[in-house]
Amino acid sequence: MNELPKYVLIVAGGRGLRMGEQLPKQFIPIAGKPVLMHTLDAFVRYDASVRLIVVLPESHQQYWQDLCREYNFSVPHQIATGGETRFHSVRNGLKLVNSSGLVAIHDGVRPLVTTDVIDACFRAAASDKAAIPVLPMIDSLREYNETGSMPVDRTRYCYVQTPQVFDSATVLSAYDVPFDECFTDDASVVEASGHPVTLVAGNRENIKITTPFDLLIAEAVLKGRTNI
Ligand SMILES: Nc1ccn([C@@H]2O[C@H](COP(=O)(O)OP(=O)(O)OP(=O)(O)O)[C@@H](O)[C@H]2O)c(=O)n1
Ligand SMILES: C[C@](O)(CO)[C@H](O)COP(=O)(O)O
Repeated sequence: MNELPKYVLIVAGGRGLRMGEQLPKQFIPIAGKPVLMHTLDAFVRYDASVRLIVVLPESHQQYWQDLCREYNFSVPHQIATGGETRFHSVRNGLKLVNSSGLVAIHDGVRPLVTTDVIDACFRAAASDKAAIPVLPMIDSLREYNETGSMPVDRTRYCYVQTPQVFDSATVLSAYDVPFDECFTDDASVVEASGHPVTLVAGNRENIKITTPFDLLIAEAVLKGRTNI
C-alpha cells in the first residue's frame, strides 16, 4: 500500500441514551480503562503513526483530560467538539483533516475492532477510495407489512460496522452537504455524493456498545484477549 497519511477520526460525541447511564458509555471503564481508551489503543496497535482525532461532547472535554491524567493515557490525539447527530460530529472532526490521505471514521464505542479489519479497510480504500466492513446476517429476517410480516431473503442484507475508510478529498466533499435523515453512517453520505463504496469482511467481535448487555460482552472479550 502506498504510504498516504492515515487519519483516524473517532466519534465519541454522543450521549449514550440507550445505555441508560448518566455517564456517556464511551467513558465507562471496562477491563481496566474507559471504553474510548481501548478504542484508541486498537488503532495505535495497528499503526503507531496514525493521526488521531477524537470527537467529544463539549460537556465532557475536561472530564476526558482528567481521565487521561488519571490513567496515564499518553496516546497523542487532537480533540474536536461533538454535534447534534453523529453526522454533525463527523463533520466537525473532518475540519481537522488538513492534508490529503486516507481517513478512517470509527465509533468510539467499538473498542473490539481488530488490526485485521482496520488493515483490510485501509487497503481497500487505498485502491477504491471508499471501503467499509460488513457482516452477513446470521438470524432469519422478517419484514413488517400492512397485514403482519413475511420472511425475506437474508442474503440480500448485511450488517454495517466501522471503521469506514475514505480518500480524504472524497469524504470531505461528501460531507459538505446539509444533514439528511438517511445518513446513518459515513458510507451513506459518501454514496449520496455519487461515489461507490467497497465492502470488506468485518468481524463479529467488533460490536457497537449500545446497551448494558453489550458492555458485558465487550468486557468479557477484552479480558479473554491475551495479547493486550
Ligand atoms: N451526536 C453524536 C451521536 C453519536 N456520536 C458517536 O457515534 C457513535 C455511534 O453512535 P451511537 O451508538 O448511536 O451512540 P449515542 O448516540 O451516544 O447512543 P444513543 O443513540 O443510545 O444515545 C458513538 O461512538 C457516539 O459517541 C457522536 O459522535 N455524536
Ligand atoms: C455507524 C454505525 O456504527 C454503523 O453500524 C451506526 O450507524 C451507528 O449508529 P446507530 O445510531 O446505532 O445506528
